[in-house]
Amino acid sequence: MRMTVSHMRWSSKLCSGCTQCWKTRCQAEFRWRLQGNRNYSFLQEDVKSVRGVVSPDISKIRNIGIMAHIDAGKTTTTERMLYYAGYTRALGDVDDGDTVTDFMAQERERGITIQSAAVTFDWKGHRINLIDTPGHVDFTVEVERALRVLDGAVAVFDASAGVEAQTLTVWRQADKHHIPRICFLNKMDKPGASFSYSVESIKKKLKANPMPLQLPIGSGKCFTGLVDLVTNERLMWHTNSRTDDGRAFKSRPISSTDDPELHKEVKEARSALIEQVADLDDEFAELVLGDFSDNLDLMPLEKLQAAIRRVTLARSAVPVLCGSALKNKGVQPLLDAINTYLPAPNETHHDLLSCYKDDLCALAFKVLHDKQRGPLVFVRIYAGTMKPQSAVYNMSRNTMERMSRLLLPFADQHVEIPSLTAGNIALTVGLKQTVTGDTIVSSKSSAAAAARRAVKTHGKEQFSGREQETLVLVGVEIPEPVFFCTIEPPSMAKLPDLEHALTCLQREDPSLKVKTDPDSGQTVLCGMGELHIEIIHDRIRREYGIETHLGPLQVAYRETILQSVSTTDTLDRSVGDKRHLVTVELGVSPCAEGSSTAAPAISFEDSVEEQLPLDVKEAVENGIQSAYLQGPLLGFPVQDVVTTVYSVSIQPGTSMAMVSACVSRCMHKALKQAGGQVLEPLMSLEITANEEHLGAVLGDLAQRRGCIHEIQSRLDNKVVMASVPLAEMMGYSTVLRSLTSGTATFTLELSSY
Ligand SMILES: Nc1nc2c(ncn2[C@@H]2O[C@H](COP(=O)(O)OP(=O)(O)OP(=O)(O)O)[C@@H](O)[C@H]2O)c(=O)[nH]1
Repeated sequence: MRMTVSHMRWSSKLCSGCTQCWKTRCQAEFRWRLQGNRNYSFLQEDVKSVRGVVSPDISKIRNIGIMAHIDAGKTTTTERMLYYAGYTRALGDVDDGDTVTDFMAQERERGITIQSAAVTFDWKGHRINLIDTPGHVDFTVEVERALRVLDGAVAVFDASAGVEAQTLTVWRQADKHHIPRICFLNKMDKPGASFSYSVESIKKKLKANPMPLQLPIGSGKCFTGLVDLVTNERLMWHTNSRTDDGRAFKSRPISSTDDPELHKEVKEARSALIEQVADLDDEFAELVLGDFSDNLDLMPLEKLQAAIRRVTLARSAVPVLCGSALKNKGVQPLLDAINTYLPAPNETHHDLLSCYKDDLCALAFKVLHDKQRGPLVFVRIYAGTMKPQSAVYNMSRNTMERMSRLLLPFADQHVEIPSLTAGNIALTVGLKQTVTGDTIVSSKSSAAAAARRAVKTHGKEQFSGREQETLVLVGVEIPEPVFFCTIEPPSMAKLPDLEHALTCLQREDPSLKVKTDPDSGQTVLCGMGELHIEIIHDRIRREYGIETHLGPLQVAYRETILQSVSTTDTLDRSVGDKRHLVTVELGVSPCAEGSSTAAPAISFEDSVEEQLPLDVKEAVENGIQSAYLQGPLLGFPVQDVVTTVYSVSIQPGTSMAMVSACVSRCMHKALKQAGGQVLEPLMSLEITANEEHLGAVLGDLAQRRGCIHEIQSRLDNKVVMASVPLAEMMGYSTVLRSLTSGTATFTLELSSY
């Protein structure tokens, strides 16, 4: 059991034996105490009560992510949710470093989320599986992984800033996965917070259709509550939030005795909401124009809620709510909205799943390493039931694995369960080979049965002999790293330990790549940014006890070509008494302008495509792909190049490895002849600074080969949008801090090469 300083500190806040403590972070403390007393009975009783609620009805499950720009308040909002749902006994605070979901030491020290954490809790008869994702761009892959398995999301905004750079990125990611959302305008207590400004920025910058379901009462220091436009009620919290936990609040219907200005504002906003919903939903429009046209106030609450739900699920508009997580206001209505408006797992359409019927089908979306239990794999179950002590088949790796235990995740605490059904998120122990993005089913024969059903339903032509691969759930897109540096152990004796640590960390974090420099033989770490590499370095020290030395951080360049070239190559080799003979002819050409692609673009001449057997085609593709990995100039990956295969002739008996080797050699020759060019990563940079420091920031950007695209005003601040070569951005956070006395913030994201 892990005991941290924070765990120790919580002890003062513990109750001495309430039945809810199994759910809380106090559980760790509790178990520790009980084990100290050699008395396990209380804990076991508690765990039994969890079993009773293990598999809720699928319509009552909400798999939800919390996503936003860095520091918008995701973790604070999650903490409040856990507290109001009765799963923690004290309010965790990011600034005190005692939150449940940010449980890594680095997260608590830095006050940022690095890994997405899954927590499970119940709210008003619904099971909420919630994932708190990081806001920092270096950890984008965590957001991507989470979004892949979510059915809905809450986008949290800082109401004093509206839409910020990283909000745009996560919003686009959620769009890509067709995820219905709710917006939560947090920090309404901050000076400068503006509900209308934030709603407007959602409309303008995200090109979304915001649907305000609430109005704030006051803002900044005077933010005291909100009006629920759907129920037409006024919700008021205690003004002294320092002593009040916000659990209790008063609600009463809006009436003519209220402040006339507020009354008028609410009336107008509610009419606008009804009109907006009617415009987007025909069924509701009929009610508005028919039965209730005389008096919209008589519209039944359920009808309005059902229409808002349909509109949200269709993603034709996004409900907007507001509050202040830190000051304990507005979080319970947000939880209600998650239950009411976001989809259950059976309301999101997954084409493939009908092929599995009641057989197990799950997607592994995250791996954690636990010193005692080995790899812990987070899975989302899409069909069937998962049980511990059973063998499962990993379709993506074509291997059988044995799962020993099944757990329900509660941040860093896990509760053992006997089985879990479709729609849920679980944590498995025992899967040793599974990595992020793998599809898990019950057996090889169930995979084959699903493939047969798929062919029957969709027709054979859809699958072209690759039925099984097509039935693999779409995995997680991993971006290419932009930074790299060498890493050295303190002595050669520690090298195996370092290799083990890096293997474990890579399984946890697919955006971390490790390779060996072919010239120096040194180990090279490739990551998404300075912070990413710094955190990995720190984790190797803390979690694996190895003091490593990092070389200087370098930029991962790319290579491309300038002209089109065709060439041919023959490989004729005898191995033993077997002769391998291959001749290949291919051409490379630069991508058309505007169609830049990092993935290798490969095409075959029509006649070749028809004649080549599947295994030869795969061998040719492998050869081309391996040539793309190391360009001829400096050995960086090649991109923006299209390869066309004109002919392949093979003597019978030639191995596929020889075919790949010949193709790869021919590619190298072609790329060399085509005249290479090194590409450097260009970053989009967004800096928020006050007017006083703007001149210094712009002057510094000019020296860094920066190109300024736009300067916007955001309330009292200026927002500079620019693009800058990554090589010029090393250590920028320190420079910006000193230029602006620590008042400015920035986000950096790969734009292009
Ligand atoms: N004034 C005010 N501050 C808040 C509120 N919610 C959060 N904060 C503060 O904002 C800072 C960031 O809060 P977090 O909850 O860590 O934000 P986050 O979005 O999880 O941050 P990352 O995970 O690092 O992206 C902390 O200092 C919080 O105390 C709020 O409602 N009002």
